Amino acid sequence: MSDTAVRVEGLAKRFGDVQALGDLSFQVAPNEIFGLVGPNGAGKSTTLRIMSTLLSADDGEVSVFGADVTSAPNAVREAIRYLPEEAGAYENLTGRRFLQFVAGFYADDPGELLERGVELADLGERITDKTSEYSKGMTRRLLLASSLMTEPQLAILDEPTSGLDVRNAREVREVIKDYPSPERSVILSSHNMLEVEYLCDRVGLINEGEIVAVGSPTELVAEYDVENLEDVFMEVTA
Ligand SMILES: Nc1ncnc2c1ncn2[C@@H]1O[C@H](COP(=O)(O)OP(=O)(O)OP(=O)(O)O)[C@@H](O)[C@H]1O
Repeated sequence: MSDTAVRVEGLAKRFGDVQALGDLSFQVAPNEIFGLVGPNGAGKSTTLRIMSTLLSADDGEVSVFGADVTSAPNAVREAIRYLPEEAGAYENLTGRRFLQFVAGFYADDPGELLERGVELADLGERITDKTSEYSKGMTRRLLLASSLMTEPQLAILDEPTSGLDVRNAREVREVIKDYPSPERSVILSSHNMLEVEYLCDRVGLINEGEIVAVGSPTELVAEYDVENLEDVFMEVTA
């Protein structure tokens, strides 16, 4: 078992004229929820997509539980589940069939995974409705359940509560909060500083493609001698 869940070292990525990431480094420990926080366009999704093997880096190294994204992408894919910022479910399937469909990729007998997914989604009787009839929040909960039911070593969640109402966001946060274990970690991005303070053991503040501050919310607030994480954000992205 690797003692580092994620290691990002000197990561760089350019899209045409835009240097999205430049020399970005941080680490995530097992049993940790790590938050990537930063302004629009700072490079959060680009980092998460490289970590998910969906995008290649121009330079630098990323490994997930010891597996390198470039030389061992299949090992990384086995270790992770990635919930993109804008994701949808197959609209002609019911929520339950969708979970069964995903579970089928991960187990010969997907029954146990499916029941775990149904429990995590917590959609009650609506789980048997077609996903085309779901609200945005219901779809998000279904997708989060489909990501976590297979118990990946690393759950990569891009803005997991984006667009959710207060109750749904709160319930999704509880599911995420319960997820880490000595063999499991979470990395997420969020624009909600209260959420990040509540959920994350450590936070990396990213600005213009570089990590500009890293630490626990308490450490960062003390280091910058401010009231809360939002103040830290304002200081380091000024
Ligand atoms: N496929 C792409 N083609 C061109 N430019 C891209 C592409 N993906 C990202 N970028 C650019 O890279 C930079 C970082 O984008 P990224 O989506 O990683 O930011 P972000 O921190 O996730 O932003 P947000 O908070 O708005 O979701 C931005 O300038 C963006 O326009």
